[in-house]
Amino acid sequence: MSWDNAASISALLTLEDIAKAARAPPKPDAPTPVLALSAQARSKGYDLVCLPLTTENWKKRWTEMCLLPSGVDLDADMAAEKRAEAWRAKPNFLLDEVTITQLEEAEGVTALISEWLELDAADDWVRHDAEIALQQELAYASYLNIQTAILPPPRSREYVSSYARIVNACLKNSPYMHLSIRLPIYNPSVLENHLPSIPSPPLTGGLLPGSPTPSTPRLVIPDDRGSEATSVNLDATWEMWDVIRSICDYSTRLSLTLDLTPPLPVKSGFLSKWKAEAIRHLFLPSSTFIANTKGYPVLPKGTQSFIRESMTASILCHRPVVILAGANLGLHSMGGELAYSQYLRHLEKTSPAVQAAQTSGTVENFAQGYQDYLQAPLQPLMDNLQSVTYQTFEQDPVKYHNYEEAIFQALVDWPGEETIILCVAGAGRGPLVARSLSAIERSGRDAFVYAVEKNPNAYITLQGRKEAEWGDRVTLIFGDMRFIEVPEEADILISELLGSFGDNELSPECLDGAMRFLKSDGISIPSSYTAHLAPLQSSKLYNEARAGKDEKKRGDALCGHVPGCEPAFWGWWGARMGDADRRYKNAGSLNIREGMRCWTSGLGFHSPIAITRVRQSWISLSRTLEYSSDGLAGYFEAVLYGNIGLSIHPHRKDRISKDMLSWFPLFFPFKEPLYLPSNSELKVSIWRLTNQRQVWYEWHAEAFMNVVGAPLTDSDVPMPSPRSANGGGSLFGSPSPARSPSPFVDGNDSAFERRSFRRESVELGGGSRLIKIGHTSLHNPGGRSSWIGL
Ligand SMILES: C[S@@+](CC[C@H](N)C(=O)[O-])C[C@H]1O[C@@H](n2cnc3c(N)ncnc32)[C@H](O)[C@@H]1O
Repeated sequence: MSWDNAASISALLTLEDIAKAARAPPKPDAPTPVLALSAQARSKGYDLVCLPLTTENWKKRWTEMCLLPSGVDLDADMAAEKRAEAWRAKPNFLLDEVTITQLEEAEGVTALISEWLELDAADDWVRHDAEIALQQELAYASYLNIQTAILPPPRSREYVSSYARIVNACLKNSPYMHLSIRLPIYNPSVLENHLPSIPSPPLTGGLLPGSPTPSTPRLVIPDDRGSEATSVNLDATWEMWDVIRSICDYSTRLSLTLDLTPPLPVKSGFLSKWKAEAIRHLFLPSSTFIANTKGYPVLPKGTQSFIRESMTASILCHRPVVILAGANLGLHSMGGELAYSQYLRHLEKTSPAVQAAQTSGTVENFAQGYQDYLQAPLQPLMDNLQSVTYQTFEQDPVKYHNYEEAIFQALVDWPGEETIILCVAGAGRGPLVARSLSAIERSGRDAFVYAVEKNPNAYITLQGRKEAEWGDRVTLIFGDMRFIEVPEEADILISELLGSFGDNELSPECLDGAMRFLKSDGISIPSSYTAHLAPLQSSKLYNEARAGKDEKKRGDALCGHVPGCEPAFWGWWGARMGDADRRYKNAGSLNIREGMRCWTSGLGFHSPIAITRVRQSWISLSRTLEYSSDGLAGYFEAVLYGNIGLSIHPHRKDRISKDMLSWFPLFFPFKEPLYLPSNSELKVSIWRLTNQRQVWYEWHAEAFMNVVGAPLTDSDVPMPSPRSANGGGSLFGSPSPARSPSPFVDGNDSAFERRSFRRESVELGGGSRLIKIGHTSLHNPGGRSSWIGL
């Protein structure tokens, strides 16, 4: 996907538009009202149209059959009930009850399902009949080959599970259709008093003739939470969505149509959780636009930035379609109907993310079309990488630059006048050897390079480069650094064996072997690296991981999974892209939340490496906003030398290695998303485990709620403290000397503190206690889904 594909804009056609078009004389090339309106919309630059599938006649018939027993005229009531029974047995429309009757009319159409259907009505019969009517509409839409239908919003928090069950049944019954749930981004009534006054469409009914746009849904949310009501209600629509998608088992055919009718706050944490959701449409009525000083329609600031960010999401493959409603109503004095879509195109063009994507050399440009796809991580030790994979690595302009700077600094700092011995361990096709030679030249030091590589194929490339470029300045050694002999000990050992989670490409194991040929006072580049974890919300990645599970069922081979065992889905994923595409993927629609340092590996740098066989870390993360965690994002930072480093930490990467392309986060999925209410904490346990042949991670998470005044229970059993569990924050069993101090690696993420948890709850002081509310199972036990071969 590239930015040549601008975001799509769809025109909303109302029943009134259709009725008006029906009154005009038919044109030979567009003989029906819908065909005429679609042609008109295309000529005005719209990509798609969105229109209601049923007419007022259907609403009238359904209402009379299913809702309106008079209680006065019993015969009439009996007759209505008979008609209803006949309809329930054989649901059908009459010709004048639908807007589209021909296949040609349905081309490029998104269907709006009757807005008046109450799938979450309190009355069982109304719900029952609404379900039949919905299935009937979807079956008709399917008949017309319509791909996407937008469902009326849920209106009641109390009955949202009924709504969700019905949607789930529809997904099963319409296996080729995509269903999109229309929801306001928040319940507008809760902020009513604080909103600027703008003209807004009527909020009373459905898509009635004469009403300019479908009304913005309002939700009925029981409010028994006193002063917290506002923030609770702001989250309530998301909470409803969370219930719906979980009951629908996170179907990839279920998405959101976010209604942006109420103006959005400029800054608010509650907006961010929507960014990670599968938003297929943004519903935007012309009444949400305000007039600028010249009278042209523009959007309020908060809505503007949300739309811009959604355009970013379109880089990340969600590609929401903006549905413009009521652009033909003339609400603004200047610009006419086209002003609204032109303004949206302008917002897109001037979005910083879009501009970055259009600028070559940026991560955004490099990563286009690769975002949010899961790849099995590389196994550079067990496998021999292909030349094309090395070629992809070598396109990274930042990694090699930073390595050269680190080598240069180390050479400059190296004491004495003797020849300095460098060793590149894991040389690949030789870019770090070339960078070493360049650093040697710049430093004016007398130095010599050994290059070690175990990949016999890459070793051929190395021999070619030695002959053509490097000559006597380099000696090549073929073999595994854990076992080979090097003629002399190195002063500076250079390696790039890093994975997205730091140690997931077995750098510790390899370098443990290589330390034999590093002088005791030698320098290792990198000198240390740190693994970080953060809870992650991303419906796209979660669904991808589930698709991985299905692939397993189809018998596809997935890197690192053992046939016949647990689905590969439950293993970890992501990191670098696959063989040909080892490309960076930034946080993007991974809604990476706060993060926590997991463990640090110190390498050489005046102290020998040691490897604990088991690395274990407990981390805890406080949450102020409610959300649901789909898994964990793993990422790393490395100190190369001094204050030169590499980082994919979402908050610090730009300061340390901006535009580095080589790595993107690792994804440790949860089998089921873990719901975290506001004011809760997530505790993650992660282990790095190893046997003679393999290394693997196991992970487990628990959710705790912070409750004031909860009594102490018998089950308050102390857990081992994080300090003792992971060797005092060091990976190396014994207390480690202060290694490689770094301004950016060694600090804990300040916003989060480690806690000593108890099994079920922990006392927090001030009468506050953490009460356990949920947990995941243990993932990847024994490395049965994913492992890395030694
Ligand atoms: C991630 S690549 C880096 C290649 C190159 N240094 C670069 O930065 O483009 C790691 C390289 O280390 C090699 N390697 C991994 N483990 C090794 C080992 N135990 N002994 C020797 N080479 C190893 C791999 O074959 C691969 O060529």
